[in-house]
Amino acid sequence: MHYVSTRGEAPVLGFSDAVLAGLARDGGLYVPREWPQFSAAEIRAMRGLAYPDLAIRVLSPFLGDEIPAPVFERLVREAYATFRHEAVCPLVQTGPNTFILELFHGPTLAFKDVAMQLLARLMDHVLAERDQHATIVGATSGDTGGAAIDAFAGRSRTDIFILFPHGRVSPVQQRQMTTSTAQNVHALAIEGNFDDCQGLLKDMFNDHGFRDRVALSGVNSINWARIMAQIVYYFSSALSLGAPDRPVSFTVPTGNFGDIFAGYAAKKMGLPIERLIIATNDNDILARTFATGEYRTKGVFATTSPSMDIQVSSNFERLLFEASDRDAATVRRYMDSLKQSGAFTIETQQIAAMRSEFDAGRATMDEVAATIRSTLAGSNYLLDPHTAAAVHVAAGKASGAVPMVVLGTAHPAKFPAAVEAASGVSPALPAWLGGLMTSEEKYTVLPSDLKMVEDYVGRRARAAR
Ligand SMILES: Cc1ncc(COP(=O)(O)O)c(C=O)c1O
Ligand SMILES: N[C@@H](CCOP(=O)(O)O)C(=O)O
Repeated sequence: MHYVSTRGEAPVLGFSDAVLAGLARDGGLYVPREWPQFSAAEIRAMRGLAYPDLAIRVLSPFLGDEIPAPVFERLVREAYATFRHEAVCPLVQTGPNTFILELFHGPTLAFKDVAMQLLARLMDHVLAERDQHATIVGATSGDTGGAAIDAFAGRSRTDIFILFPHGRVSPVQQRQMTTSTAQNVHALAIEGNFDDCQGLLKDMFNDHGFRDRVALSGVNSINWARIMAQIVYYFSSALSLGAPDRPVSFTVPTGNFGDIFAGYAAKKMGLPIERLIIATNDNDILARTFATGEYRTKGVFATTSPSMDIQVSSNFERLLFEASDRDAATVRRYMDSLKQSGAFTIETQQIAAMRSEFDAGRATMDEVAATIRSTLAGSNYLLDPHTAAAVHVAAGKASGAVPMVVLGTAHPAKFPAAVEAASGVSPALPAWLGGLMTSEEKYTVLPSDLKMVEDYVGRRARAAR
């Protein structure tokens, strides 16, 4: 399997190089040159597989022959052994034909663990094979950072630097990033919002001198392996609801568009998905884009679902590439316009193609709170605010006949203040995370300044030449 950049001007890479590259050297994102295909019979034969076995079956075609099958199988089994639910990603029924896919049973209580636990093991394996070291820089609005730190802490071949928006993540999220005692972990509180953090990250990748000097790698969803690993739970949930003989729809709380793009990939691979519904919070750029055809950034609002407080939605670029029939010149034109004027208008045929697969809606903070309350009262189920945004949007889009699966992306205990304010119930952290809120924190506050952040990373990265 080979990987091509959405901007068409970076080298075509094999799987291992794509995993280490993160962002492509032309600023684009890697995608597989073609989508692996499963027939209905092959999908039917996946029924009843345990989650790790399903992951091996679904993901193997993406690897080509670069990682020996027994090694990959071991890495997958180790990754999902860190989850505290036997099913790894269980499906819970909350209404006659509505379900929550619980993706928060990993070490940091958010869906990011599903991909990050596998990615860390894959990277470690590739680096060990090549006897190399890497510097990982990641940007987070709260959950990716904690998941990455958990997955990479103590690994000898990587140093990890996580940029989070100072004062804009929940206390639990912050402590998951700032209480690690591992020598290779560095938490940086950036004076700005998530888009500033992600902008700095992309600027570091596009500064080729710096990138090569520190052997820069990325673990955000710009890294293809993140999206790849997330494809599996679309298969696991659809299979348990009757796929491939029965279609399923998904509603996905969306920020950087990675999670829902994994659903799109699952559909391209043959999974019968009826609708993919994008749910945003008040930062509704994607909902507005689907309504108007124009992608236009405006300021980021701080909400009760902080991980979705995003305006520049990285993985949307992957969808633009697909919707333009993989025309990299069109993607480059859109991205240039975004850089210059903060907006671009999607061609009529392309937005029509997107609308044929996706739908979009938004939930205000009041709607999120009301949904947390009503779901607790009606289904005795306590939602986190991100999942609640999606439950609200799904309620307006469900068709009745087709099962609707909402992706449950975080445990409510990560956002106790918002959940308690909405419902009166204060969700407790699981006992195994009990020491988190009293452990000592260690982090550095930096301005949103490329040179200062590069200096900080460059001085501490062991891979720096
Ligand atoms: C809890 C939670 N829900 C939803 C999202 C949105 O996911 P994505 O960025 O893949 O669209 C995020 C972060 O991105 C998150 O942390
Ligand atoms: N919501 C995310 C934002 C970054 O996500 P990624 O999926 O692009 O890595 C977070 O929690 O950090």
